[in-house]
Amino acid sequence: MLELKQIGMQFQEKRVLDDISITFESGQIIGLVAPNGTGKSTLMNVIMNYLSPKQGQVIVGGALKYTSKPNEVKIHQVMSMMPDQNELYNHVSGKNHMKIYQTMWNSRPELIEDTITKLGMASYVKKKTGTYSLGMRQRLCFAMQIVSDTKIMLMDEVMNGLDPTHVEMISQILVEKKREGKTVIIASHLLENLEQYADKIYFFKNGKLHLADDLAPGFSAETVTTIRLPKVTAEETAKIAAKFPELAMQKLPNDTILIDIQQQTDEQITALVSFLVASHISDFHFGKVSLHDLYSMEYQ
Ligand SMILES: Nc1ncnc2c1ncn2[C@@H]1O[C@H](COP(=O)(O)OP(=O)(O)OP(=O)(O)O)[C@@H](O)[C@H]1O
Repeated sequence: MLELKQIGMQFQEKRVLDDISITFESGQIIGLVAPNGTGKSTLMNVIMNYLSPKQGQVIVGGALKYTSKPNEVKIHQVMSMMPDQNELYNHVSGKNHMKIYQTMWNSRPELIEDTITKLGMASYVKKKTGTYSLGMRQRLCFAMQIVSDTKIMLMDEVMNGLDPTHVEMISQILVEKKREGKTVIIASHLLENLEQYADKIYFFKNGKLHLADDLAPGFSAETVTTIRLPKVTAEETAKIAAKFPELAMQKLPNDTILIDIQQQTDEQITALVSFLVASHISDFHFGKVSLHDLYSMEYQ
C-alpha cells in the first residue's frame, strides 16, 4: 500500500502538485493520464524521493516514511521506478542488466529467464544494449523492473515505442503482476490500452488527481451509460436540446455528441430514440464513455 498525504510541489511560482492526498491499494493497476508537462514525472519522482516535496509525506506499507537514509533504502527495496533508457550501459548485455537488478533486489533468479521468454527477448538479450532498437531497449527497461519484483512498481510511459504485439505482451504481464498483489502505477498516453487493464484511472489537472469515475459517473460500470451521435450538426444538437431540455449532452471534437442516459427511464430513452429516427438522425450507438472521450472532455 502506498499513501500520499497532502503532497505539494512547486517550481518557482508554478504549482505542479497541489495538496494531493491519495492511497494506492495492493493488487491494483493505477493509470495516470495527463497531457505533457502536467506533473506525472514530478509526482513519480516525489514518490521515489528523487525530489523532495515542499509539503506532505509519502508513506509506504502503512508506516515507512522518507525520514532517514536507512528508511529510504527500506522503501526502495519494496518500491521501484522503471529505469529510463538513458540508464542502460551500451557495452553491457540486456541479460546482464537484468542480472544486476535481480542481484540488487535479491529476487528469485528464475525470474530472469521467465521474463526473457514472456517478452520474446531470447534472440537479442545476450547482445550489448548499444546494438538494440528503441523498442528492444524499452522492453529491457520493463524487464529489469519486473525482475526487481518489488511490491510497488512505478512506470512512466512503459509502452513508449512498442509495436502492438509487445504492447499486448507487456499488458499481460501487468495483469499478472496485479494478480500477484502488486501495486502498479502507470503513466500512459495509450488510452485504449490503459483502459483495458487499469483498475482505477486518475486524470492529472491543475496539480490535482481526479478519479475518472468522479469526472464521469458510471465510467467503470459495465452498463450502457450513453448514446453516442457521431457527426451531428449544430442544428440537430439544438433540436434535440429543445425537445429534451433535461438531457445532459456533452460535445466532443469531430462533431460527436454524448448523451448521458443513466438517469433516463426506458420510456424516456424510447421517446428519445423515436425522435432521433423521426429527425433522420440514424447514426447513433448505445455505449459507454471511453477514456478517450473523457480525455477530450477534460483537456479540450
Ligand atoms: N526542475 C524543474 N524546474 C522547473 N520547472 C520544472 C522542473 N521540473 C518540472 N518542471 C515543470 O513542472 C511541470 C511538470 O513537469 P513534469 O516533467 O512533471 O511533467 P510530465 O507530466 O511528466 O510531462 P511529460 O509527459 O512531458 O513527461 C512542467 O511545467 C515543467 O516545466
